[in-house]
Amino acid sequence: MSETLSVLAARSTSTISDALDIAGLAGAVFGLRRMSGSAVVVGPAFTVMFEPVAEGRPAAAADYIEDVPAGSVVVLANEGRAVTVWGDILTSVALANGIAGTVIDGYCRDVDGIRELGYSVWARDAFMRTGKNRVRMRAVQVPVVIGDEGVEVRPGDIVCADGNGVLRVPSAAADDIAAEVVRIGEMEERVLRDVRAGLSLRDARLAHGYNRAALRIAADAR
Ligand SMILES: O=C([O-])CC(=O)C(=O)O
Ligand SMILES: [Mg+2]
Repeated sequence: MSETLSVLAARSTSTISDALDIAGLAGAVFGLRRMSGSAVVVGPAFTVMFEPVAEGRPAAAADYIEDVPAGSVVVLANEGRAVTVWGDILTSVALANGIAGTVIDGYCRDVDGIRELGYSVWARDAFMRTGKNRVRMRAVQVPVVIGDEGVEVRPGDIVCADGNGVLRVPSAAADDIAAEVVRIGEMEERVLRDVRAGLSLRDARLAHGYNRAALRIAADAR
């Protein structure tokens, strides 16, 4: 894992989201939640775009999983359709191939088995009706849009996900965001240390610029 990815993986998506705010970048993916696993997942996106097929027209299950590099996060753009595009079989291959996790704008099934395997999946929810013969793979490694607010994920963008949910860091901004993440994380550690030592939260926030944190770049730029 690169230094930048390690830095992002060491802090929560809360901190990374604040860093995106400071940079004026969108990236928080609204509407997806953790379905399984407990790992913090950070890795480059491998994107898969789905499209519906006409009823009664056969369509093979999407065939891409063996092309996904180890360490990637699979991002399945199924526009929230109420059919599944991930389950325990894909999970077993993903685990064998060292894939970091899976993010679905849609649904996954076999969730009890996936939980037993400890693999990390984020989705709208669990459901059981398969996408086989209902949707088909339209393209891989193309820009996709996921979540209720429409976050674009390009192949190679950094996807970060934990118990809070999923966000995307544009690959070109990843180093700057990682530096900001370190700064915010250290500031919050100082606030926590002081309140644990008995300082009021008001004074600890003032002392460490908690409320000004998001304004720093704007102020510096003046
Ligand atoms: O049809 C699906 O959603 C995929 C599936 O069950 C699996 O990979 O086990
Ligand atoms: Mg299955």
